[in-house]
Amino acid sequence: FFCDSPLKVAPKVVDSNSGSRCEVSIDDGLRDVTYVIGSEENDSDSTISVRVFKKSANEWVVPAVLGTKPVKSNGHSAVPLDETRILVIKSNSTSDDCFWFLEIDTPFVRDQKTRFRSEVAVVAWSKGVVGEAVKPVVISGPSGVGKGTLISKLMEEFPSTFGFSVSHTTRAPRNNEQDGVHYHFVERDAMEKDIRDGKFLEFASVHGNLYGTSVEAVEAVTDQGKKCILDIDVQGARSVRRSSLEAVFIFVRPPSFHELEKRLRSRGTETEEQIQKRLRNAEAELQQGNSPGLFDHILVNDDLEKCYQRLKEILSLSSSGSVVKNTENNNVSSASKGVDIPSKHSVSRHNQKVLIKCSEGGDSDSMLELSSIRGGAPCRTRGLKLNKQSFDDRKPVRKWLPSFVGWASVILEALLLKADIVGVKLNARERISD
Ligand SMILES: Nc1ncnc2c1ncn2[C@@H]1O[C@H](COP(=O)(O)OP(=O)(O)OP(=O)(O)O)[C@@H](O)[C@H]1O
Ligand SMILES: Nc1nc2c(ncn2[C@@H]2O[C@H](COP(=O)(O)O)[C@@H](O)[C@H]2O)c(=O)[nH]1
Repeated sequence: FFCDSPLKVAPKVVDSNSGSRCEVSIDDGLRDVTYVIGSEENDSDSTISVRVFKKSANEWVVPAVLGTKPVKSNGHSAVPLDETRILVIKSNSTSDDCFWFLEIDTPFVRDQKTRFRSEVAVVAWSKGVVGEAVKPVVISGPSGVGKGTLISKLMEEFPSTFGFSVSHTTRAPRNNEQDGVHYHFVERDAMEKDIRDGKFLEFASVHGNLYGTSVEAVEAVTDQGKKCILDIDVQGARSVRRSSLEAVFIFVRPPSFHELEKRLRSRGTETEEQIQKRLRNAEAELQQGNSPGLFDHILVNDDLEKCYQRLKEILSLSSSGSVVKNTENNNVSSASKGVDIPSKHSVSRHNQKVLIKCSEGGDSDSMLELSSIRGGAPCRTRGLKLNKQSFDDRKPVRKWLPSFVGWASVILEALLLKADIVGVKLNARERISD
């Protein structure tokens, strides 16, 4: 059981404990609470638990824990980054499952607190990913405008570039639709529970049914290094815009309302009543498509081929299939390399850097750089940079260099102190003579 008081003293080493029973306690000096991250002895849960101890009230609180929770590993350590989140490092876990952020006071957590009674503590997990990600693409527009048709063409031409975010819905499947491919067809109760547990990036009631994008639907595609495409309504696009996920937003318009109605009817998938409902909603959606700051691009789907070419231009795709201008640094492959923290390690934070020191001989130390992190709960926290340094690989000069630098700074500080004292004395003498 280890304790650290980050806001009273500079954050220092918070040790990890080996074995499946591991607890790390983070004491928040400001908020009168201690976060205990890890399992209790008889805890049968497979994920890392979180408990909160309220010091002044001398009581334990079980918080509402949102987001995808990390599965327990053979020990973990934790270090607070600031007043908003705690970095948790799992040892002996797979490389893409090592760094987790427990958010305690981020905008997402504060937003979610309003959904719960005020006295309930709320925390949220966000998985940390080394490397940048490609931005997902949100495609929105009224029902029947041709979003699905455009997306199918894109997926067919560029199968290794794009991945589709499979939404959840409570509507019944159409004849040609497959569960898990077109949608995850679910019961309303189950979907509402998952929404309460913070598993959805966005959700909305559309044409009388519940539709939603789970965090995993988007992040699993992004983890593969693919651009994730979301086909969602305008309410959903608005929610994603407000979320921590950075995306490109495209709104598709029909050439006319008459043409929209024609397409919806010719598709032949809805009853007359449903068509009328979709057309009524289309009027509102077409107006909202012009909302300032919501969509980055507007596409008119008149001639399908022309519209598709324009979509490819927006996404910087050449006709040969390669990305013409890839402004995003896609280091996804590096995310899965070189992370293997042993159970015996310690972590310490220095500004935006976290030093992970491995006590076992032969294990390399790592420096985790957090200055470029982005995203956060309910999504992944991306942009982590990891540098590994093996002690064994060091050249002899680099072994004694740190101690030399250490001694040099001690001597320098002593000299400065002396100079300071002399300066004070001189100052005093000057003032006396004045
Ligand atoms: N440019 C176009 N010209 C003529 N027909 C089109 C065009 N684009 C799509 N369509 C047709 O319009 C119908 C509706 O298209 P689609 O299913 O792709 O719409 P959608 O926007 O995905 O609808 P929903 O939001 O209800 O899923 C389909 O039958 C499709 O073949
Ligand atoms: N907000 C969300 N809207 C979604 C999602 N998945 C689909 N949709 C939108 O619903 C309508 C109707 O779709 P249909 O398949 O029943 O024709 C359409 O506009 C989709 O864009 C979602 O996850 N969230």
